[in-house]
Amino acid sequence: MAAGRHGGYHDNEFKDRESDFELLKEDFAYSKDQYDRIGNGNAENDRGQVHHLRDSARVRQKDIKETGVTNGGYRSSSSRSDSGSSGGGALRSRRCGFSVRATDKEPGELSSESGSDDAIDPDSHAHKDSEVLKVTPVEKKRKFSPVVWDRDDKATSSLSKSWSSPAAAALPPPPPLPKAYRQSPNVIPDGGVEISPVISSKNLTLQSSSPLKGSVFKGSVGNSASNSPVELAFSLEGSVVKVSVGNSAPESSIELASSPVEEQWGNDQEAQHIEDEDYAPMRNISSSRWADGNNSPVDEGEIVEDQAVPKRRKKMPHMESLDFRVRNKSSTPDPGDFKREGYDADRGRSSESDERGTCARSSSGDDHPGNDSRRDGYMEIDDEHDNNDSDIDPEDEDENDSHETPEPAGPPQRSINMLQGCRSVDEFERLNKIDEGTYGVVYRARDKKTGEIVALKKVKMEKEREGFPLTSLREINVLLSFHHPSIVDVKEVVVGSNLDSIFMVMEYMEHDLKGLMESMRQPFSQSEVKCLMLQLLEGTKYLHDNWVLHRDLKTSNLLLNNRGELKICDFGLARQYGSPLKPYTHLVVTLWYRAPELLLGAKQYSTAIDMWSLGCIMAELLSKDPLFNGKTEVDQLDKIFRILGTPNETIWPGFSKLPGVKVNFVKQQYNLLRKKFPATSFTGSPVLSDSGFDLLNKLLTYDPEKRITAEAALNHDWFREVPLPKSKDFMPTFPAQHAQDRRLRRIMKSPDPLEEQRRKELQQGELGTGGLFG
Ligand SMILES: Nc1ncnc2c1ncn2[C@@H]1O[C@H](COP(=O)(O)OP(=O)(O)OP(=O)(O)O)[C@@H](O)[C@H]1O
Repeated sequence: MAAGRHGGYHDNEFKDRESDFELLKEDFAYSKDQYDRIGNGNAENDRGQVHHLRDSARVRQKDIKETGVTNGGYRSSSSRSDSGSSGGGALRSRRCGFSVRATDKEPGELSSESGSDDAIDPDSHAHKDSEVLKVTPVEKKRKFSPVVWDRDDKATSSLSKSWSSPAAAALPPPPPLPKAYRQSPNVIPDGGVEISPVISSKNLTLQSSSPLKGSVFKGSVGNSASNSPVELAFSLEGSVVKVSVGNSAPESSIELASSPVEEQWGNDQEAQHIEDEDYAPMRNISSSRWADGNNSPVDEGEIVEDQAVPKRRKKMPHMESLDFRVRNKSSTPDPGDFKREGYDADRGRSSESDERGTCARSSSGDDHPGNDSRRDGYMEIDDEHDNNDSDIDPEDEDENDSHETPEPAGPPQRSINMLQGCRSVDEFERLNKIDEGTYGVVYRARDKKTGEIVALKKVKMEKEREGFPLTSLREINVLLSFHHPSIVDVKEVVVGSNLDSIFMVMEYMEHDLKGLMESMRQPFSQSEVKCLMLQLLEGTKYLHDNWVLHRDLKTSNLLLNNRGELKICDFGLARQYGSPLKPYTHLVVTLWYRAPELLLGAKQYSTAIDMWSLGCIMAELLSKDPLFNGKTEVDQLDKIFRILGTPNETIWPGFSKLPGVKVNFVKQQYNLLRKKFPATSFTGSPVLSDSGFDLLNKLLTYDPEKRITAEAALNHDWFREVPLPKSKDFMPTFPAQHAQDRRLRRIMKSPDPLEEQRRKELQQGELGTGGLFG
């Protein structure tokens, strides 16, 4: 039944859909003043922290998205009770991610099984008179460390400048490392291991390429009598160092107790803040209900036993490589040109945005050629790298390029208690799986302590053999840094007992717009669309003001709760703009919402790509159907051209030079958009006033230079004319769709950018071949 399906919407609220004329724009929960207040944080401190989080990681390009629009029809379920707890309560201080519990580090971790057995020249390291056993790595690698909090680390400190998260300012200084990260006094911080106890009358010298790589080190025994090196193997078993001496040595095996891991990378004062819980035995993720992806119902009484720490832990290639990446980066600074470029571009943009805003108000869509102003802050796609199938994601490389960061327009205030380590995911009770996206599985869960219902997004690591997923790092970075009513709130990051189990704890939202619309009988009304669009624009403006492109705005990434609040989620493709981009990057934005400049292979893009997506979303909210649902990039362009007319040099200067224009597209002279959204309709077509159509037209303007900005769109007359935007309080409510397993509900799918990439990889056998036109 419709009423049931829509949670009372039809009975009570549908009649009022267009009748809320008396509601003022001020009804919205957050005003511009509030915005400004949010934006008045201290940006500087935070920045470094966020940057540490991101740049300390050795990451690889995330494996490819499998699905785009993941929403299906909803399952009716009474879960409004959840809404009360979804972000309604006072938020706890966020906890910073990735501090590692002591139990995450195993005895014997100083060496792992994945190491290299690089040849060692025993002679060169023999010290006749010394009884010191030294292991000096050739490659300096730290033990696994997803986040390098050490502020003195030159690599990270220089890199930290390149991250311009505005929120970074509010973050406190780096937390002390939990004991898991501390090193023995005998462990040289940058990777060398020095073990000094006397172990025999022989002089021993050991060398390894890396203590991280390889539990067995080769070395030599300088026999005082013969001084002939003897083959020697050295391994760390738990807290015991085992030394096996080769054939001729009298001691075939020497056991040497190594010092427990005590010293922190940070300073001693910070170490005092380490909580005891860092030493608590960790539950084993593999035995907890979070370990697998199944959706078995939760047994309330189920107790996950604490498990003794296994003697030898699984190696942690992700974390190992994370830190290695940072170190590599430090040796390749190339900030010069980039710094200037980014800075100038950024500066230019601010002054220009006003200009565009004014222009936008007086112009309509593509009918206004001649705007010569250049949109700054564009991303540059470096063709030279298009065929570079390197291990290192070029985007990630960019991020580590130090460059002057623009002054954020509105640094959010953030309260993060970084002195606390990550909690265990076992402090949450799993209720059901919400959805499984490309980057992670999203669960509905209850905080056992507070009873709060949250969404837990588990970072998918299965395919990540050599690094923490870049997409997840980006998402965690952005979401931990940003705080805005229209951006989903990440409260903290929790970990499983394996460091490759990482969860983002988010406020729970009952719906996403995609799934919701698929379940609705009729589309949102104009006043409701205005309410949603205003919130969406506020969130987008906030991102753009803070130099972040979302790059994957689509209805399934817009969450809605039963308080009428819309929040943008899924920041896996988000990134700072104003920096050059390299391969893959035109494969951003799910196909249906992808801007024509991306589809046509433009080498530069900026905030306008998100604005195009907003145009597609606005149309979809009004009609309940995706506006351009192409199956391939060519089909997508074809669909766009058939509705909006084929662009030309007049309405889009530079169009004819775009690589994709070579393709023989349909020649369609007229813009037929108005037919889809008439002012009045007797056929059930979604109606849109002149003013509303003007906004839609400006969002779907071909020329990205002329496309309306979020700021200008927020000031558009459409939001001031009747029907006025519905207040969030009066937005219809719906049965929570996320209380059910959403896998059953996937109905419509938009080709996903990373899915495309995977397909192309399969077809072409290599990455980064330039998308449609590469
Ligand atoms: N905080 C949340 N509350 C409720 N549901 C959520 C929340 N975050 C995400 N979801 C649901 O999970 C889905 C997938 O989340 P998300 O898009 O973040 O994951 P993803 O792996 O990046 O997915 P995709 O492959 O679609 O990009 C969303 O479409 C939404 O339905």
